Amino acid sequence: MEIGLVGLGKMGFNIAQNMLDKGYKVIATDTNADTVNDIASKGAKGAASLEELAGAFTGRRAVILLVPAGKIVDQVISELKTHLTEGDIIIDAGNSMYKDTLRRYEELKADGIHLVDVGTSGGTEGARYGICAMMGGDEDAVNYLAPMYESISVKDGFMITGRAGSGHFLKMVHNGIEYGMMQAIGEGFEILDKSDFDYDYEAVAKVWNNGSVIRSWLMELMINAFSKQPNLEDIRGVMNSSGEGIWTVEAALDFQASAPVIALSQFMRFRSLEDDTFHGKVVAALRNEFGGHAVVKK
Ligand SMILES: O=C(O)[C@H](O)[C@@H](O)[C@H](O)[C@H](O)COP(=O)(O)O
Repeated sequence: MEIGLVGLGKMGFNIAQNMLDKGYKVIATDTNADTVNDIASKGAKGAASLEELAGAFTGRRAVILLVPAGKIVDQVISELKTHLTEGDIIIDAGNSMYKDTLRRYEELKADGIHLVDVGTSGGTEGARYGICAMMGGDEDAVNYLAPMYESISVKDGFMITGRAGSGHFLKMVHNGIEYGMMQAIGEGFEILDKSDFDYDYEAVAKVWNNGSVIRSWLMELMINAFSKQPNLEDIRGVMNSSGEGIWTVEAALDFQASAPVIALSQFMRFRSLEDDTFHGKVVAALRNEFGGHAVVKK
């Protein structure tokens, strides 16, 4: 089976290697010619453009996109589709917003091209040795891709989720859960850190990861992080976010689902980007006005 890949970043490069390991013919392109040469040296066919990539197939074209969510996905699709024919498949394996996916699905359907959405999880290590994949789309296209995707996923880490959009929707909710879990872990360590007890955080993460209710991959990653820096002394508590948490909260609002933990974990990410806040000033000023409570001056 031939499989195209657009985007050889951290995830794309590793997924390409994973597919090569499983014996698939990978045709790959990226705007960075060096990474194209790198993957070609590992056995893929490098392509200098989307046209060259599409032209290198001998049969049905299935092309995975692993490019940043948003406008770039639209740009790649609008060029790529001019080189595809009816029945071909575009697989958006990035973290696209599911409503964008539904729109793109309809647009491509008009040209007879299938859009399959795959929520891809497991980080860069997973991409290389076994991902978790959540795939939505037309039955014919999904069935064509399923054996390949199953082979690059961990055991039981591949799911056909239903109609188009359902893969990205499921991945979005997964990320919302991820936000909440990470926030709870962070808060737990914050309480330990503020307490009068003197804990070795690596040892704490280790004991919690063995037999406890909260054992998990995230806790395993905490052990790794604390083993490198016992108090995370070189890291500032700035928690960036790529948008999936916001979309999960928007979906909760759309469907009137109660999701306070996920919502608050997204707000905490915003809060972490600011050294001081206007709302903090407002509350401090109000306390001062009604109760004469001291304010902390700049
Ligand atoms: O399942 C995964 O492998 C992760 O969820 C991953 O896809 C995540 O989207 C990024 O690591 C950044 O996420 P944020 O920038 O939103 O924290």
